[in-house]
Amino acid sequence: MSEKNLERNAVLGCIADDVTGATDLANNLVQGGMRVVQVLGAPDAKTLARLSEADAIVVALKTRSILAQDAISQSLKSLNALREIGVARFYFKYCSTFDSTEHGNIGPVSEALMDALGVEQTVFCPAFPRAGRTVYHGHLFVGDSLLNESGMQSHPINPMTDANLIRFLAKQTSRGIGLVSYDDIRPGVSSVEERLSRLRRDGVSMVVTDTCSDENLATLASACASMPLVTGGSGLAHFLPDAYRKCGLLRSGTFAPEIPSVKGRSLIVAGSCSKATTAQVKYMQEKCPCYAVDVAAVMEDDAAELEKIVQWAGQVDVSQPVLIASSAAPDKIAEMQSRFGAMEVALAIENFLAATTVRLVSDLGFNRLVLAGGETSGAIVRELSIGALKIGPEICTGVPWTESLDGERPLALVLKSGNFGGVGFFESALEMLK
Ligand SMILES: Nc1ncnc2c1ncn2[C@@H]1O[C@H](COP(=O)(O)OP(=O)(O)O)[C@@H](O)[C@H]1O
Ligand SMILES: O=C(O)[C@@H](O)C(=O)COP(=O)(O)O
Repeated sequence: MSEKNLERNAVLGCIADDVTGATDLANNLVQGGMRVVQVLGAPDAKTLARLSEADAIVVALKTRSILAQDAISQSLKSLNALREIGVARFYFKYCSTFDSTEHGNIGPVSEALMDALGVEQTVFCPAFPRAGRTVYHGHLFVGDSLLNESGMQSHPINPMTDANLIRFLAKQTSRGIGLVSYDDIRPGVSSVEERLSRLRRDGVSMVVTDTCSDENLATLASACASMPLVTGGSGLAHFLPDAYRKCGLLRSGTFAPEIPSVKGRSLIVAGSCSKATTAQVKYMQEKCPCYAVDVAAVMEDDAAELEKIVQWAGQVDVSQPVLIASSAAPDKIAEMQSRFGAMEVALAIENFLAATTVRLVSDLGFNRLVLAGGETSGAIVRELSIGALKIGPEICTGVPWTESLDGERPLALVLKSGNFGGVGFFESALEMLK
């Protein structure tokens, strides 16, 4: 490929099924040395053409928990726009905890992308060892727990009750599923390539990959560098740039991501009920004014609850961050879900937190936003009408600062996966802006 082409086209087009997953992916690509722009919502080719200086474009959708057919249609729209501007390699990003149900959407979306691209085979690699996610004998671990014993079995929307990825993926697709085992990956790149081609000859098109370390991910990235489509968490993305560089697809060079220069008021909004976020909320309650959202009040009269929060936040000293959280323990979640319906509560809270954030930004001038939870963050950035994000430095594994690229007033944003970060995450994130 000529240097001219290297200058012009993004090498990699990514489609992420949620917005926190997208920033996690973008962060890993940046660390691998790519210049990355994140776009929010299914874009058209005209919008993407303006981003031609990026090495990778990450499209952040909110398709993890919607109907499979809708997820497919938004993913294909994004794929087509990326292809139209000349992108030839693609990454479908889902959660490192494989968040999905028996109906999808990981299997159906992967299948649709494979069909559209005419590819025979792709890999499924949720592993992200730096964040404690590993795959061994086809089973997904979070730290030293199997996925279904990690807390993810109590997720409000997609409780993960089976750690066996081959068995679970088989429920979402009729394609042949196989495994690149630890014994295949340990010897190195040619062993993986041989295993993949043997599986291909046997008609296996979806291949789960055992990956227990960064070394395994680097091996897999090299073995997949020529694949038009890979799928996974963000771990693999850290190593793909180097693999692309080695085969002449990507220019060399590095750049340092910049911290957002936004000065102003800080707002933390948590809609995740994960173990990590619940602990982060508890820690931060001791450090700054906190409003615990009354879920029953939201279900009964959301406008009144919103006004209550705006009044309350208006009285807080402007030098202090403000925390608004709906996070609750599994028994409280179950109680609300049985009273109002699981999806009804989830969507009502997402919409409520989004509307509340928009009011606080527009009326009270909050412009440094730390958002916790994938669905939650997705609903909020959509309501804020943010079109694209510049990726800044990493706060903790998988979570960077970002800055909005459009709108009159730039916003500094953290879109944190519910599961990520240590107990003092919110405090450390805001410290970085000082
Ligand atoms: N108290 C609550 N009861 C029931 N559901 C809740 C509660 N608080 C938040 N939710 C919902 O739980 C879901 C959490 O998902 P998400 O924001 O993606 O977090 P995570 O990143 O942990 O998956 C959202 O749909 C949110 O609206
Ligand atoms: O891969 C991951 O774990 C994250 O990037 C991710 O997808 C986050 O999703 P949420 O936990 O729903 O925020």
